[in-house]
Amino acid sequence: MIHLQDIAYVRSGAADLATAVGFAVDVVGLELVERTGDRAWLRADERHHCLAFVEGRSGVLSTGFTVSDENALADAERTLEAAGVKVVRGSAAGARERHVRDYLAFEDPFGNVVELVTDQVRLPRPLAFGRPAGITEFGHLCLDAPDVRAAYRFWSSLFNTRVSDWIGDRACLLRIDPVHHKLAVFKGDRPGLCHMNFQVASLDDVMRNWRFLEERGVEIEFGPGRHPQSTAVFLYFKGPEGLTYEYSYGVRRITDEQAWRPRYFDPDEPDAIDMWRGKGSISSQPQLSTGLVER
Ligand SMILES: CC(C)c1ccc(C(=O)O)c(O)c1O
Ligand SMILES: [Fe+2]
Repeated sequence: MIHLQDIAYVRSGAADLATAVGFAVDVVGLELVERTGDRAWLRADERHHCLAFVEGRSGVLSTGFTVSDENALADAERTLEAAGVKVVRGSAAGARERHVRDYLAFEDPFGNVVELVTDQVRLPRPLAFGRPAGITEFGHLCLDAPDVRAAYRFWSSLFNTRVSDWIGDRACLLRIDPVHHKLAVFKGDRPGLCHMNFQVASLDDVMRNWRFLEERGVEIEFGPGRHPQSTAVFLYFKGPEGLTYEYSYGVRRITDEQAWRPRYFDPDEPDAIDMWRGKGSISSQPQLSTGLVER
């Protein structure tokens, strides 16, 4: 069993790096940690970065999760290979670039590129947010898969993820710690990143951010609304490079592991995804097919 400790980052291709970075800082409110000619790293919390842009084609390159140490990484490699999953070990240069000690990469059954990392660098200095959006942390990431039940089987048989709730066969919300979900899988035609989530400090932050985005003509995809699963108040909006961001406030924590029973919500019910019965659709950023070649 591979024990995921936490989510680490999203790596995204950016055809227009300056615009992608400008939006992430000035609109989303992230801190720009480092910028080179063709790359940028942004953070929302103590993690060195939760979002990296690499100049090139638009699309998600990979998502990263932390494991505890080199033994856990070696175990993960063996477990994945025994399950018939091809694994590529990261190079020293790739690890430096990711600001981790070591890593490996693999594809889930649908072609989502996932990286397991050890020792993601922490930056203890105070955050210098791009704007006061109220961000407290990188909350979760959501992958696309054409078969959500098969994705669940993959994530729950090889990894320590536990399902918190289902939205029919359309979405599965998985936890790796008491937070209701850190990984979600959403039904989509092809692999990709459905969205990345940032927790904000208050309901007021969600609503102020909504006004801020509307005034600037940012495309709101869904919300403000309230998810019945995590009970969080949410807002999804579209950024450059096809990347969907979500702000949310008030995510449920599951503190009694033994007592929790996953619930099943019918996606055709009007309040299955939004208790306030809003309508919206979340569009994804397609997975760039790299053949597990480092970028
Ligand atoms: C619609 C998506 C997959 C979704 C559903 C529920 C929650 C939540 O309960 O917080 C999310 O964050 C989602 O992104
Ligand atoms: Fe979400």
